[in-house]
Amino acid sequence: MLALVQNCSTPLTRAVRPHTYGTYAFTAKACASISPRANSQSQVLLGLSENELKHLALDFGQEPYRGKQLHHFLYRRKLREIQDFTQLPQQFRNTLEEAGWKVGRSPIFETVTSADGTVKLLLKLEDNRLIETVGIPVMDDTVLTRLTACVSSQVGCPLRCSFCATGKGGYSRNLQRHEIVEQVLAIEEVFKHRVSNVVFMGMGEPMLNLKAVLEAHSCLNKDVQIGQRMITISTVGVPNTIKKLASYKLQSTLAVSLHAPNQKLRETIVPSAKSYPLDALMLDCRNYFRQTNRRVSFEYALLAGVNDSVEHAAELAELLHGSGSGYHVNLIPFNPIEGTEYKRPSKIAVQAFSGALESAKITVSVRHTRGLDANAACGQLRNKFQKTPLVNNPMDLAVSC
Ligand SMILES: C[S@@+](CC[C@H](N)C(=O)[O-])C[C@H]1O[C@@H](n2cnc3c(N)ncnc32)[C@H](O)[C@@H]1O
Ligand code: SF4
Repeated sequence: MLALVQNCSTPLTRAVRPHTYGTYAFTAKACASISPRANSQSQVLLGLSENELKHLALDFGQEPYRGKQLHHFLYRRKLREIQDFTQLPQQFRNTLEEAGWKVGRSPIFETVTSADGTVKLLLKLEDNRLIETVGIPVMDDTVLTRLTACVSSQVGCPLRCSFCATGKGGYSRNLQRHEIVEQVLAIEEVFKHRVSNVVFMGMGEPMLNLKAVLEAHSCLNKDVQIGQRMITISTVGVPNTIKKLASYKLQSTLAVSLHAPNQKLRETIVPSAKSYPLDALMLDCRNYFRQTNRRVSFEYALLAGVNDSVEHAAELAELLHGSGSGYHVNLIPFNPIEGTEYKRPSKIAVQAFSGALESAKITVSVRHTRGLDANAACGQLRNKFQKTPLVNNPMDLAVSC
């Protein structure tokens, strides 16, 4: 528990941290707290807003427009080194570096491209840990019309869902704001195209790292210029966090990974469900919809012979009808991973399940698996290179805000 609390409450390598989530409630007082020279550790530019960068420039005796230039180099030009910001005076670049500032980008350790154009990247973080990021392009003939970045929020995941390669690979730590933002920039760099959509569906449980996820969300929205409605936060459910997220009234989509229509079955698939009963989860989803007016989307991984019968579909429809309106179900046929007995259901079983939901007037879509030839299931590629210890009592980990 202690490790995660420390991770969230201290900003680690940065002196510049307003006591808010990203720029959602940024205040002049918070700007005034910037004192870059006070910290001899390395500090990271990526993730800072234009306002924060202007104050940083001022603190170094520069005109505020230098902050605007920093912003341009970070988010538009996506430069990786301060010395590459050649429009800045050499002396400013040197003093920034001498004071311990750096851009905060990680090298790409591995790139795997699948036949359908999906690209999976492994980024090597400063502490040598590896995280996965996926770029999913949608083409209209030869024109790229949509580019989705599937980003990680943690190194590994402590929640150990039984069908998930990330959960099986263990857990190391939460990601910091810039480590989330840089994933989107890396995808833009590889595709030489702007990212249009971001889904927090990579490694990790975003709600266990809510503070950094919200900071990154703010940066992606305001600095990288991705619309809030184009961002989806996916969670398997962590007590008290959906309420907290609702209070921010974001225009983004909340996706809840359900995987079973009743508590008993859910506990066998999602061990963390024991500490967050389905009734409580559904109540929080209903309240989320009421408070934000944003439809909740439910993810349902279909596991052959486990949760994929038409009876399960009927039970799911009943659960959702009883929980108010505004719901959508996203079916994900299981992506096979090592170390489980689970099997991918047949196309016929998927169609029957989806048909049963539709006839019960539940809106449903089937997620076509992209990149099956590129270790499609989240966490698989990283597990090839690195595994980390398993956490004994995952739900003991404090929520990071
Ligand atoms: C990797 S999780 C990350 C976000 C969050 N922790 C969650 O569970 O919603 C994103 C989605 O991938 C799904 N997923 C993970 N492993 C899968 C697999 N082997 N096959 C199909 N879906 C999988 C999860 O069920 C979840 O809906
Ligand atoms: S599905 Fe999500 S919550 Fe479950 S182990 Fe994987 S990343 Fe963690």
